[in-house]
Amino acid sequence: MGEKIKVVVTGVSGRMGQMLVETIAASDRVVLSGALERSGHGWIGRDLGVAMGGAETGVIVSDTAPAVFAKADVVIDFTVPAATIAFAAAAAKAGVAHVIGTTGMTEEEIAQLEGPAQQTVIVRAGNMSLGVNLLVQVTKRVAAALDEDYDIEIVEAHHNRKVDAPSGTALMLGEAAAEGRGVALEDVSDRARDGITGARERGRIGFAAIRGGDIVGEHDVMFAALGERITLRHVASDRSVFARGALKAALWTQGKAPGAYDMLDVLGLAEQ
Ligand SMILES: NC(=O)c1ccc[n+]([C@@H]2O[C@H](COP(=O)([O-])OP(=O)(O)OC[C@H]3O[C@@H](n4cnc5c(N)ncnc54)[C@H](O)[C@@H]3O)[C@@H](O)[C@H]2O)c1
Ligand SMILES: O=C(O)C1=N[C@H](C(=O)O)CCC1
Repeated sequence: MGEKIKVVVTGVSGRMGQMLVETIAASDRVVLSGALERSGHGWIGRDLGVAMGGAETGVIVSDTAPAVFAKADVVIDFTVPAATIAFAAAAAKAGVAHVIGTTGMTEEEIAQLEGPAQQTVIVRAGNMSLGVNLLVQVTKRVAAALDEDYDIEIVEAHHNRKVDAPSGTALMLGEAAAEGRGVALEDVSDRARDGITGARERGRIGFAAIRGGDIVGEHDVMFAALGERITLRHVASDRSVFARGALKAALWTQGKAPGAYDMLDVLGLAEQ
């Protein structure tokens, strides 16, 4: 086996950050070469293993991306939009690939990744699991097969610490449904309903978000018509499914040409 791929994890104290550290430790193909947290965080300057409550790892948590990226092959980033944009610029400058799981980015923020993607490989997906990416393709096909007699509603549920809605996954599924129907999601999207909303408009794609407890991530795509309803469902019961997907993406980036990619590219599910 060749040399191990050197991976940096950003937001390392977060739910996904810690899950990624564990997933990397269990892999024989990658090694953790650096760990980043936001300036002022209590873990800065500490050994990561000790900060996580275990044995020393020799990786010191830093808040200085350029120095950490200089010694890496790929960055795995599940943080917040502003941090992700800054990491994209730093990763492009350092010539390291960037795997982005961060959700809640605006269209303007996503556009800011275009420059960096000309210089390095960026893989970005609102959900890194194989199951959800398969569901994206199935949703597109079902939406293409059914007409507007079938109302499309996307219902998502997540833990009570999640800060963005609809979830990145719900938006991926909405995009897929809209694409299947041959419409633009921004033209048909109903993001919130409250009060006297009037009857549902034909052809819209509705979103509803539930937040509670420790729900890892659940998504239903409902096609509801007179007399019948089809529901496509994905349930994530463990965050490791996202971390394994991110690691797969990190390995996939090596040797690829600069550009903006998603998990459908990584998993070989993209339609030609
Ligand atoms: N794409 C996927 O498969 C997937 C899966 C799970 C979560 N997510 C997304 O990943 C993101 C993180 O989720 P989480 O549950 O781990 O959140 P979290 O709040 O537990 O972790 C985020 C971490 O980022 C850190 N951070 C913030 N600013 C930073 C900066 N400037 N530099 C370095 N670190 C910084 C925070 O301190 C925190 O530790 C969210 O957007 C979430 O929706 C995506
Ligand atoms: O826990 C989260 O936050 C998740 N975010 C992603 C999303 O917004 O879809 C993926 C599921 C978990």
